[in-house]
Amino acid sequence: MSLDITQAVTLLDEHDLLKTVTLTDAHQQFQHVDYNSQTVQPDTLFFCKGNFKPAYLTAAKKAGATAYVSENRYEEGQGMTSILVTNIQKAMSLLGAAFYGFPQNDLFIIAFTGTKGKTTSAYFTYGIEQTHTHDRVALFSTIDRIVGNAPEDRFKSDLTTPESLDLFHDMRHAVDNGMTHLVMEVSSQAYKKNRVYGLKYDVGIFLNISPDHIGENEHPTFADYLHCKEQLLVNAKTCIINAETDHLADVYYAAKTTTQPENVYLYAREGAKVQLPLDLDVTFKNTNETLHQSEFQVNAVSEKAKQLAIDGSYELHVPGDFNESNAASSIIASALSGASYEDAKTALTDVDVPGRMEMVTSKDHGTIYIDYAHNYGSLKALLSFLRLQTGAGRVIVVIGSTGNKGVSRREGFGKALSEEADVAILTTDDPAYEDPKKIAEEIDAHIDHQNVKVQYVMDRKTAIETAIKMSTKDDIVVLAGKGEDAFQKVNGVNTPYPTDVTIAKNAVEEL
Ligand SMILES: CC(=O)N[C@H]1[C@@H](OP(=O)(O)OP(=O)(O)OC[C@H]2O[C@@H](n3ccc(=O)[nH]c3=O)[C@H](O)[C@@H]2O)O[C@H](CO)[C@@H](O)[C@@H]1O[C@H](C)C(=O)N[C@@H](C)C(=O)N[C@H](CCC(=O)O)C(=O)O
Ligand SMILES: Nc1ncnc2c1ncn2[C@@H]1O[C@H](COP(=O)(O)OP(=O)(O)OP(=O)(O)O)[C@@H](O)[C@H]1O
Repeated sequence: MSLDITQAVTLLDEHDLLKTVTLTDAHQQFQHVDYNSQTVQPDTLFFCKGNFKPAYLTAAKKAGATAYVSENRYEEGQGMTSILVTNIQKAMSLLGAAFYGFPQNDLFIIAFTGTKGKTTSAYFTYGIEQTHTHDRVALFSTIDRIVGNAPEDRFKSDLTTPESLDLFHDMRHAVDNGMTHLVMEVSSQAYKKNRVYGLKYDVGIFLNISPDHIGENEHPTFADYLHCKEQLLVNAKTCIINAETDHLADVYYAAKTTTQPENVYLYAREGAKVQLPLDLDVTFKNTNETLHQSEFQVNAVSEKAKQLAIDGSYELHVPGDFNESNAASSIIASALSGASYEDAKTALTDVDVPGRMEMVTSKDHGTIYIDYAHNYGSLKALLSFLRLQTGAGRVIVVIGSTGNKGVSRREGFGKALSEEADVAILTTDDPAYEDPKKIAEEIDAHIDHQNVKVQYVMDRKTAIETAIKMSTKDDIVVLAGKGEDAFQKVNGVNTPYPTDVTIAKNAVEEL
């Protein structure tokens, strides 16, 4: 891969991003692009972005960077080509795509956004596309990034949506590995930080929106959060929208700014209340639901949806009524890429999602669910589903809340627990620089003690063991918030943690 200076400058100019260029060599050719001085190699085009310190440029130059792109000129860049731009994040995304040879042009891209369900729907779709494409599909998710079928092509993600240079690097890798399709999650931060600037999707899916990720380092307001999420639809050739979402009018009109209505698909549960007088394209309804699986029926209503040939019954072994909605979006999205009803039906029956509705059973105690629910909306959806299924038993929840971020979640947890739980065991979940006991007290302040018995067990492993031991056969034990997370973030350090699933399995064995 390479990029020459003329191509770089022309591209930036075409996008109105260029301020000035000071060249050291009119025929400069870059063999690498990088935004981290610690990994710079000779002939690198270096990007100065974010909380940048001039010393990083000194280090980059020393390591062999020959040019830098920045919003500001730096003395430390003397002797290097400088490309000054109006927006460094946009410039980096454009030049990243160019450096890696626009790999997006060789991929059918299905992209999900939403407050809840992105990872789950992405895994469902990935499963369907594996069947449809015979394993020529990549996945960029919060959990894993998969760029091929060899073990080394599968790694843990750092961000839901990678930084632009990493994104295009991994896309290139996927294309070179023979991948033809990509399923990806797009976070609102990715738009806020222009990590996906210039990227178009073949299919963009909007799942839902509720207040989240609003705070100092994320979005200043809900309006900003919604605006960023809507950009996915603005950049999609075909849009799929969950018609049950809040703010449907805003979302639908955002899609229509760049997409004709005939390329917008609306889906909802049969009989659901839809906020706008819009015709639905696809409906779904549950036909049989248990704690372990659900069966549901999908019906194409509009003429264009009928062309997709997705009508029929489906089975999911990832329980939760919200997962039927997630699956409906995946079925429509993959059908638009050419997948058949059989592809979707077969894949959905087998698919599972790490840390989402994972189940551990015990002989004489309650069934244990490990789930990543970590805000009011997801905890409420999870607990109300389980509550409906429990019958006589209790809902016992082990939960903490993260430190130094998502502070409003604490009130939400208190509310959801009051509405749906019988016992809450408050514990530790990524406390960062805060005292986990104080966080637990904040959750507790919003719990209705008439409805919920509360215990504090700050060691998460002991909390899980306590919950399992106290449960009887009819009870359900919910380990919320961490999914398959193998770390506790404490005082800036990722402290290894055996995972909720492992602790639960060991606890059951020792009963
Ligand atoms: C607020 C925010 O979005 N920050 C992201 C951003 O940070 P930044 O650009 O300020 O970079 P920085 O790490 O402060 O460092 C500044 C620059 O100096 C460079 N550097 C640094 C040290 C050095 O020795 N040499 C050097 O060159 C760094 O490589 C960087 O380019 O770019 C970094 C990658 O380049 C990200 O890791 C970082 O994400 C932070 C840590 C993060 O976790 N963000 C969360 C909020 C996020 O984006 N989450 C969403 C999911 C949530 C959602 O659903 O919305 C996600 O997509 O994951
Ligand atoms: N459609 C949905 N509506 C409400 N809650 C959901 C939905 N789908 C999943 N959930 C709940 O939210 C949790 C997180 O789901 P998932 O990881 O798929 O969402 P996400 O959008 O990727 O979340 P995040 O942005 O927090 O990583 C699940 O464990 C489940 O409890």
